[in-house]
Amino acid sequence: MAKRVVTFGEIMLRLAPQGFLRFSQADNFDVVYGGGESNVAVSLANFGIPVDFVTRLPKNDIGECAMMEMRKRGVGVENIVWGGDRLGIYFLETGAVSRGSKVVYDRAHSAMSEIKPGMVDWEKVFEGVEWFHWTGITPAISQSSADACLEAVKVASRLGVTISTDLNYRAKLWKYGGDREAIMTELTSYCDVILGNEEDAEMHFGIKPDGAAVQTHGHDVKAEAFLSVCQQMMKKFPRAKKVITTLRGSISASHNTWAGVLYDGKEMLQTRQYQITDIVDRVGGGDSFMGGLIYGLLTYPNDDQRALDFAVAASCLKHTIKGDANLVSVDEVTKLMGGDASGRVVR
Ligand SMILES: O=C(O)C(=O)C[C@H](O)[C@H](O)CO
Repeated sequence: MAKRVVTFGEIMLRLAPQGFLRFSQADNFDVVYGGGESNVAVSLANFGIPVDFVTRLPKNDIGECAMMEMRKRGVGVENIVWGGDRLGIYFLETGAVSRGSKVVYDRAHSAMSEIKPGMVDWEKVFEGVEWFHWTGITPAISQSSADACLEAVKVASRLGVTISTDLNYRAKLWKYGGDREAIMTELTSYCDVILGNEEDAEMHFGIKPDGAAVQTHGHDVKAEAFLSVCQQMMKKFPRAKKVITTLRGSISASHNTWAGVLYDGKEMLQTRQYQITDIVDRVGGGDSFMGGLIYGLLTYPNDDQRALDFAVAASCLKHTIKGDANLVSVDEVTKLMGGDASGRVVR
């Protein structure tokens, strides 16, 4: 039977001034839908993995549009719960050259931020499901959505579902006064697979690279520094079997280096480093990595290196695509992994 995945979080309307206009110059916005966990669901659907997205949407035309966007991408929407007043919005100003992008959230009192434990029938949702994915964004939006997320991981854990998280620290969220470290520690303790970078580890758990581990040994310094973060994470979260990060070097708004590392408690796997120039849209880069990683770990269960290589290549392609979600196929990712980055016309 095909391996089924569930992701849980908030999908938002994304409103962005056209091209590289500043907010103050815009007299109209490009409209797409996005959110960390819905982006992962779309990636997986494109890779042919059966996937459901669970969220709470307002029963109005805009909520319906968000649902239809997921349905159009082949994501299951049957377990979405309906209620509340509004769909969250985020405004995105796309940076250029040395000017970074900016996000302004407008999501207070969204339907998803008012979700509560008991609103989703998690026993039913997890029937026949192999993998559950949540991110650090969901517990950041309200205490009740943090509680709903905890309810979900507890049921998933009891039913033997593999659980992953992207720690996704968002400095502009966590406004409701919840104890971030306590909440994230409890939720992450249920996870088998943890994706996060050094900022996530420090901001959520106070974990910093250990100076002694920052030896180069001929490797990339960032990867070495991350090893000590992984070791501390695994000590704190004994259930975790893999800790992963992307190694992103932001050279300018349109030029990144991009690679990934995966630590399994014994070995640190590393990918090649890609140069991504002429970035079309970098939002959702981490989500596309996560989608590729879940696909890879499900498809190549005995080959973590291949899973990691797939994740990095998938997220490189995301940077060429406008919008939050990674609209690429397994064939396209495999072609890039095989070294074909020519961008030639296929006729
Ligand atoms: O920042 C958030 O909360 C979002 O979910 C918006 C984007 O989709 C997300 O940041 C991409 O990872």
